[in-house]
Amino acid sequence: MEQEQQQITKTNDFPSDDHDYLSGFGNTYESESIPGSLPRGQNSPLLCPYGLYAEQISGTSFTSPHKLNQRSWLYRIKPSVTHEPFQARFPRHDKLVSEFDKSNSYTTPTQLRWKPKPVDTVEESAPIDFVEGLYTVCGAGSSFLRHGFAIHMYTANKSMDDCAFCNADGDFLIVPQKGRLWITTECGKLQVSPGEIVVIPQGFRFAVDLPDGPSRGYVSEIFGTHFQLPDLGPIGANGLAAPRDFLVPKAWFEDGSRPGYTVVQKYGGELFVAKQDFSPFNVVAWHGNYVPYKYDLNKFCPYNTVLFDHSDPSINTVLTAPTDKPGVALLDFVIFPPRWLVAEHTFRPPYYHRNCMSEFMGLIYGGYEAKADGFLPGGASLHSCMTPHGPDTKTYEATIERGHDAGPSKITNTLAFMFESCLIPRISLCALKSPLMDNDYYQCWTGLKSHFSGEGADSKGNGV
Ligand SMILES: O=C(O)Cc1cc(O)ccc1O
Ligand SMILES: [Fe+2]
Repeated sequence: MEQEQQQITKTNDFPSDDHDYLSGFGNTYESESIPGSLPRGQNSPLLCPYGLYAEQISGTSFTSPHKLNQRSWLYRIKPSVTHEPFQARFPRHDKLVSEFDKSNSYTTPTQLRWKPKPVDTVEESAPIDFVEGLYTVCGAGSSFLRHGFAIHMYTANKSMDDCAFCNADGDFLIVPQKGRLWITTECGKLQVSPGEIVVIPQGFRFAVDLPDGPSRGYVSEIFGTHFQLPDLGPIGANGLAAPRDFLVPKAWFEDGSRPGYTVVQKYGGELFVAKQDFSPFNVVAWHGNYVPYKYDLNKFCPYNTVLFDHSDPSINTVLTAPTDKPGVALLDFVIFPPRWLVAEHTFRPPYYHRNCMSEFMGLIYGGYEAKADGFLPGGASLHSCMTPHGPDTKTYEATIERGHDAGPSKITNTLAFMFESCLIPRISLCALKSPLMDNDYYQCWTGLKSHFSGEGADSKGNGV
């Protein structure tokens, strides 16, 4: 059997052009790195082309309705099961949570904000890779009960060597903020730059290389469901994130012996390791609709106010992970992209509000329209269920100063985002005790003055 042997060493063969990927959202895709390696007419032939093993990965129960069902068939050199038993990883990674309760996390309605974690200086004694550098900030629910979410952040300065990561708990939506990610998956390779996002569904094995060195970013993890495009309602058939802009890797594999290769499996928030003597990236061909994918946020087509008032942020939803209740998200991924502001006689920044949903925010670059200071790229904020928040004093005053009928203005050089959930997050110990916690955050609002004049009311406050 003839087979093109691929180089095992790390090379820059990470796709740099959109055409190097398959495109579309929720399609049934197929890809073969050797012509004829994908079985035709059936999934599980007695003998697969080139002597490959057939293996299915299910992202939904076998019996999920057709429109929700997700699974892929991978044709690989050796099946994933060919490994030594899983062992608890030592030393323990004690900064990951997948079942939020009083033993591992805390609750507070206070507005929270974190400064960015420095990444340029190696602050840890040893270099750390993506898995080591991942830490949970907040979340709710349980990976075991298949309902909930976790928000993590990462800082890392080293590529993953001879190891792959597999998250058995949920899907990762990764938002790199600093440094590109070269991600090898079982379906192929993805290059993800800041300004792009990548979704790695539950169970896929992947390895992260850091071609730019020190890197930082955000991760949301959802348990028990998958991301989908939001319904567009009256917007119509087009707008926001277009399905054709989602990019899926093409099949890529490595063959040969890899003694001492490790698969690190996150299972119930704990890490387990299993040794094997070959690379898990040995899938020569695959087909299915359960796949990793990436999306460039610059391709998002925003819709917004064209006459007056400030739209709710849901207008900028890129992806949503639903609950069983219509319109109630386990996790919405929303962005605040560059756009024209044209509203007349309107307070244009975000309004003051209290939300029954909880809002975690991050900033990829630039400044955020509601905060003149303190919310920095790589930093984060959390405004939980019914916690009041809104523009800081400087933003409010500058907006009023600018006047009512400011002409069109463009918000440029900015990319903020929000993970919004109907579940009420608990805060991890490491996030709550972090030296990066901005303890003065509340002061950004304390300067807001009363502008009330009282004219037009009687002494009891009744309108006259
Ligand atoms: O709180 C935030 O900054 C996010 C947000 C932005 C907006 O434009 C409207 C509501 C909202 O929660
Ligand atoms: Fe908000």
